[in-house]
Amino acid sequence: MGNLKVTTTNLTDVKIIEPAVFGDHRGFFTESYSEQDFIEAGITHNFVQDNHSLSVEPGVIRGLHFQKGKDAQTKLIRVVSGAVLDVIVDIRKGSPTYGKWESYILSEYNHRQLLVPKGFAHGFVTLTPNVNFLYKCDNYYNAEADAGIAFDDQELNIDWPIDLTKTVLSEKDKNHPTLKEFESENDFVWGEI
Ligand SMILES: Cc1cn([C@H]2C[C@H](O)[C@@H](COP(=O)(O)OP(=O)(O)O[C@H]3O[C@H](C)C(=O)[C@H](O)[C@H]3O)O2)c(=O)[nH]c1=O
Repeated sequence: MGNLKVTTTNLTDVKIIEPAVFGDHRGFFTESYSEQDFIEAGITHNFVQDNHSLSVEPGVIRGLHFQKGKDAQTKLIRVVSGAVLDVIVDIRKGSPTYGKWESYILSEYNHRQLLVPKGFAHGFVTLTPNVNFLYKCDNYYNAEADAGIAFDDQELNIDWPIDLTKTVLSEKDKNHPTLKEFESENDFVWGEI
């Protein structure tokens, strides 16, 4: 009860959540999600889908993804094995931090969770082998609304802490447009600011 530490960030509505962790000689226990605690902390999203991905090698980049328009998703992210650098880009039209990115280390060790609001492009790079990446979404997957921008978009200039010639990528993630190209090809309203 009331075991959450919630920290705001430089990006509106992006929050870092740290639940209490009870360690003992066996290991640890933590309430990774409690609706009442999250509501008390002002996080009132109705999460409808849990996702889980495993990335077996360090240097895997998944991203930068988002769902368009009414299918935009808020995500509540945590890493239960290994460690990632999680990267989000504000693509909310009119946002004062439009086109700005921030990155956060999420790991099995810091038990940090990241709340990523609708209207952000999201991705991560694995820093260890065997990263189990779990996240809640407040909107269902819709393949038609699934979209992405290039992780190595020169204008975004994201500081990935790895040798980008050695990244492990899906075919899809090798071929995304830059944010500028995407904006010029699409006319849509991003998540609420
Ligand atoms: C996202 C998703 C995917 N799928 C299917 C579609 C493909 O057949 C397969 C792998 O999908 P994808 O390559 O898009 O998985 P990731 O590269 O991990 O994508 C995710 O990566 C970044 C980090 C995100 O934030 C998004 O949630 C999501 O785009 O799972 C589903 O059935 N449901 C889903 O919600």
